[in-house]
Amino acid sequence: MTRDLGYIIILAAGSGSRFSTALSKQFMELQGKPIVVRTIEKYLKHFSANKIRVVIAEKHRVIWDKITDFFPHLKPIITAYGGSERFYSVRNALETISCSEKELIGVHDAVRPFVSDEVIQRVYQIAQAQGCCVPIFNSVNTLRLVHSDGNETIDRSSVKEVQNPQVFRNALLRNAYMQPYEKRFHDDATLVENLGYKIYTCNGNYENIKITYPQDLYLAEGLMKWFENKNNEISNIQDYKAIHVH
Ligand SMILES: C[C@](O)(CO)[C@H](O)COP(=O)(O)O
Repeated sequence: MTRDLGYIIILAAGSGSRFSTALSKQFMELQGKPIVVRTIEKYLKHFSANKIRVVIAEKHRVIWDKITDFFPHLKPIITAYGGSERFYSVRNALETISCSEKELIGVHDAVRPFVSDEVIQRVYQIAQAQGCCVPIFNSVNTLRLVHSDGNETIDRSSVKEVQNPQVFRNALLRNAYMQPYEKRFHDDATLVENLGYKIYTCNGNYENIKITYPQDLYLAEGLMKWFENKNNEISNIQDYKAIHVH
């Protein structure tokens, strides 16, 4: 494992109003493993367990305890309880972290299990230099701005989709979360920007989707297969080289 890049808060307290299943989407399985576990395991490659916080809903305590019985390597991870909005969940998690002002803290939705190792490293590296960083990705769709009296096409190259992790210096993130809650605060960058700070960005990865609707589970299963094939291709090339290239 590489040295800790900082801290990471993984938000797994959502009730999934857009998913409409009895079991919240972050606990549903992807090839036999809960989505939240897959997301945490991405971070365990870069962080020790004591630098990871997982925010769960209080009513999901039993589910979480069952998960950690099944995956004991997650037991050392400290949990915080979620609030009524994402904003309050992050705030609660920040209360469980005590570190220097300059230390980096990232925030990641549990339902984004496909973030790449490169993106995690890149975002933390840029945040180390600039104070914050957020991964973004080009839209593949043409975009239209809708207003009260009509709508118009906008230049899609100037509009980006925002992904996770969103990483900030501890002091900056804490200041941002001292602000009173506003409904338009959908992510951490919006809060930091509201304080007047510039948000630094870098390229995210296309597969880093947010599993939001039931159909996304099928997309996620497909992506798992895509990764398997990709890895098989790489090991086939390595086997080929080992045999044929001298
Ligand atoms: C943080 C986020 O994933 C960036 O795209 C997004 O804003 C989260 O939105 P949600 O409505 O809380 O799922």
